[in-house]
Amino acid sequence: KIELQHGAHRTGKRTDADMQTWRTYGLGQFIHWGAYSLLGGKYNGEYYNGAAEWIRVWNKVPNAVYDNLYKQFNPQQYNPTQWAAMAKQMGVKYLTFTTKHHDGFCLWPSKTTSYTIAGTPYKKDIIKPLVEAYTKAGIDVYLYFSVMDWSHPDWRYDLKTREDTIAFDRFKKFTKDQLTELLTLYPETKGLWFDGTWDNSWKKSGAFTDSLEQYLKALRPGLIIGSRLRADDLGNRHNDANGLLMGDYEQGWERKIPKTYADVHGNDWDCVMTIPENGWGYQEKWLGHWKTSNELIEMLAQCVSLGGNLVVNFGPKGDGSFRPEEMTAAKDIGAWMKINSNAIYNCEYAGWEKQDWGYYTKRTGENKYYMIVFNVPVSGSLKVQPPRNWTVTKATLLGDATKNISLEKIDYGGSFIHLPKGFSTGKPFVIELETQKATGTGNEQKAKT
Ligand SMILES: C[C@@H]1N[C@@H](C(=O)NCc2ccccc2)[C@H](O)[C@@H]1O
Repeated sequence: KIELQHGAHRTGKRTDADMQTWRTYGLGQFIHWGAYSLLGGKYNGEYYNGAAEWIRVWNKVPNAVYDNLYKQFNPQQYNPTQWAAMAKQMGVKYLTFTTKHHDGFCLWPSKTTSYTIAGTPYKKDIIKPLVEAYTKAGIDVYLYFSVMDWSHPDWRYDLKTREDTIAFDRFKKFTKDQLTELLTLYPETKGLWFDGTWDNSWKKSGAFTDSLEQYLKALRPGLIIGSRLRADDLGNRHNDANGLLMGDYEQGWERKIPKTYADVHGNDWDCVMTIPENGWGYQEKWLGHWKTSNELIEMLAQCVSLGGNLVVNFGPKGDGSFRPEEMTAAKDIGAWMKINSNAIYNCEYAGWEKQDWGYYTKRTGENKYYMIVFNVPVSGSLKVQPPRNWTVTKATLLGDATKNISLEKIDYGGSFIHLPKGFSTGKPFVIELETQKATGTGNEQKAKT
């Protein structure tokens, strides 16, 4: 064990009520919105392959042009009530929203810089009405905040000279002041989602990241902060030098999903996912493959089956409207959740032997299991193999209880679930399983008689 002043201060999961709620979410929405949304990944008629919110660094947009884009930010179609209604219909339980991305443009009227929404034709605070609309719709709000800030003269990628350190100390104070504003202005928010913390300057600031996290949690008891904020004494991020997670949940799953439960290391975690291959801000032309609604539903099932949440990203246009592909995804996922959300909300890792037909989830605190089925075998029979001494006592198809599926017991408490001939819904479906522990191995009976 390596002695650390600024490593993890907790082993194991957080067990308080706020974190227990976070664990029940299953499905979240990410929204990336900012100055980059005005360009949509295009400049002078040319598209750029990289993520649209990084267009400023593709060196094709002069900094002076990019850094003045905000003077055109005037989203007349911005309607946070409508945004919240779309999210509600989709079935999301939490929202993560970009208050400031790497470019430094603040969507709240910060007093720490002039590069804010107050300096735009729109003028008004974007975040307050959004927090109010989502909170009213019963969706918890988390605030995304990029530490890296390309617009700030004191930002440093590394600390090589004394001047670097003096400048970066000013930058740290600026960062703390901005975060204090966010927690003070938006007290209903539940957590902070940090990004842009991978550079050496931050890795060398372990002590500051530790004191900052403690300061923020003192300011807002119960605040939820993932593993992207901290660095330990030696510059390790996410896990400290002893392999312990620094943060309330593992925040490394960006556009990737753990393969097995072992990959999760007993942590809480969520996966943030783009609908196109890459790109978080509005991109006029989606390059490559966009995930279909069924692919997104399968990612949701995968995440919840391994004890995590899936957060699907939306990139509204500069005018505040959503592109049709994103509205379709929200509608399709919402329609699926309307029938099957019992397999997603309040669910956790089941620990049963995975089968080819799909994923298991388990209802927290109950002996109720769910089969989320994506692949029906040619036999039309789905094998279920609970752990020894457990048997399946009932199987019900969610949403269509009329479809008579039959349960056949096989060896060691296993079962086959036979689907009706020619059964197909053309989309993933869920079977709810009731289970009970076998009373004994049967030897007791022999002894009694
Ligand atoms: C949530 C996303 N994070 C930003 C990003 O730069 N990701 C790329 C990245 C991911 C992991 C380590 C370094 C860099 C993207 O712009 C999005 O905001």
